[in-house]
Formats: sequence, structure tokens, C-alpha cells
Amino acid sequence: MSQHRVPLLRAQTISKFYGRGHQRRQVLDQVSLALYEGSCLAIVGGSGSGKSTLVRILLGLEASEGTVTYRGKAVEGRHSLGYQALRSEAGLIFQNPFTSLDPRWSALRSVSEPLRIHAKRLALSDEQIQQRSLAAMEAVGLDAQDFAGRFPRDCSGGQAQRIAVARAIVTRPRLLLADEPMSSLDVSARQDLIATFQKLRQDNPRTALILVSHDLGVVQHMADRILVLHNGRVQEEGTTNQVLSHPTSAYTRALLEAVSQ
Ligand SMILES: Nc1ncnc2c1ncn2[C@@H]1O[C@H](COP(=O)(O)OP(=O)(O)OP(=O)(O)O)[C@@H](O)[C@H]1O
Repeated sequence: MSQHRVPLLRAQTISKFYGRGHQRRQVLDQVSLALYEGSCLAIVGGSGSGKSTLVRILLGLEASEGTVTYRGKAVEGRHSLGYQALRSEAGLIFQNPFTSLDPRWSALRSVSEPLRIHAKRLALSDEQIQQRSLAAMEAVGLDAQDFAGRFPRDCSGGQAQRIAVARAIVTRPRLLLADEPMSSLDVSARQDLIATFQKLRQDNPRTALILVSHDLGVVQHMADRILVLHNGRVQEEGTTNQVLSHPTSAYTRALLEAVSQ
């Protein structure tokens, strides 16, 4: 069914090399993927498997062989239509909120910043920016009145990461891309953030999500499809149920044995 629609984001036969001469090394080999509106694709692999490189290529931040398209338009260089559409419609969440959030900014200022950047285009008043920012904080399970004036240093890792998620969703993105969003959190904060993402998906059924993780346990309750990457190659790709119940590669089976509880 979804196969007949145009994917929101598509990568076709992406290959990437670093270095020159005999230092030249391939870090991605013919990687293809498709992400549809409203779906969640997890990209899973161990350290050095090429996840971050792939993410940078998907975001148009790094050149590669192969093609990336966003809503059917090529993402190639910062002036391309695909790049501009992607960057104005995507929310990004990174591994460590204490480095991705500005330590000098209150939560309200961090969350409202993406709206301020686009305030003119979106025709938003200061009052509307504030209301939408507070609503984004509530949407990720923070008491907005309590957290609005807090700085990252006044927050736990899980709370700070929720502020970063609120900042990513405040513009109502069509695509959310989260690169190892749980890996700096302890088990309980991780469970809370998984629940937050699940609620966000229910509340925003059209938003697509790419979730990058080294841990199949983190993605199993969130992803519709899983792509397993190892040494820059796709080991397997399929529905979450298929990959978890009937893994076809030994590498995926090893990842499953290492699942965190
Ligand atoms: N700028 C670069 N120059 C040379 N090699 C690089 C560069 N960036 C990444 N690599 C290499 O490419 C391979 C893939 O790295 P990448 O960071 O994409 O993996 P990863 O799966 O995200 O790993 P991790 O989970 O540890 O972040 C690694 O061997 C890395 O050393």
C-alpha cells in the first residue's frame, strides 16, 4: 500500500568513501532506504557501522555516491530544493542534550528559538510563539510553568532531552530525526523518553520519524521498520516484527542478544 506513494525521504544506493590512495576506505556500501509519512524507521548498528555518516548524508550535509530525495526533490547541496524543503521541515534531536542545548538559554528560549527564526514567514506574534513553545513542552511531558525558566544545568538528563525534543517538534515538523537520543540516559529516563516518543507519534500521526540507535531494545517499541547496518552494509531491512522474530543475519541475532532491558 505505502509502496505506491512517494516516500517522504528516500536514499538510493548510497556509497561513501573516506581518505585517498591506500588510505581510502569505504564506510557505506549501496545503502538504500525509504521513509513514508507517518512511519518510523529505525537505523540500527554497532559503533562504526556508518549510522552517523548515513544521517549526515540524508540531511544533505555530506556528499556521497547515490541519491537522496525529499518529497521527490533531490537533496544535493545547500541550494537544492530538496535540501531546503528538508531542512525547513525536519526537527533534529541529538545524543547529548547538554551539548545540543545552549547552557546559557532557559528552556523556553531554547524551545522557542526555531519559531523565532521563522516568525516572519509563519506570521507569529511573540504571544503565539510563547504559547506554542509552552504547548510543545507540555506535549513532551514537562510541566511548562515549572520548566520554562530552567537552564539545562537545572535539569536531569531525561528532562534536558525532553526540552531538546520540544525544540525539535515546536515547528510541527513533517520529519523528526533522532540520532541516539536515549544513549546518554539511564534506564528509567530512557523508558520515559520512549513513552514520550510513542505519545508524540499518536498525537502527530503524519510525522515521520527516523530513529538511530545501536540498541534494538530501544527501537523495538517504536519503529515500524528496522534497517540493520554493519560495516556500512545493510544486513537486513524489514518490519520490526520480521526483524525481531526472524532475523536473517548473524549480526542481527548478535544485536538481539545484546538488547538492553
Ligand atoms: N570524516 C571522516 N573521515 C574518515 N573516516 C570517517 C569520518 N567520519 C567517519 N569515519 C569513519 O567511518 C566509519 C563510520 O563512522 P560513523 O560515525 O558513521 O559510525 P556510527 O555507526 O555512527 O558509529 P558510532 O555509533 O560509534 O557513532 C567509522 O569507521 C569512522 O571512523
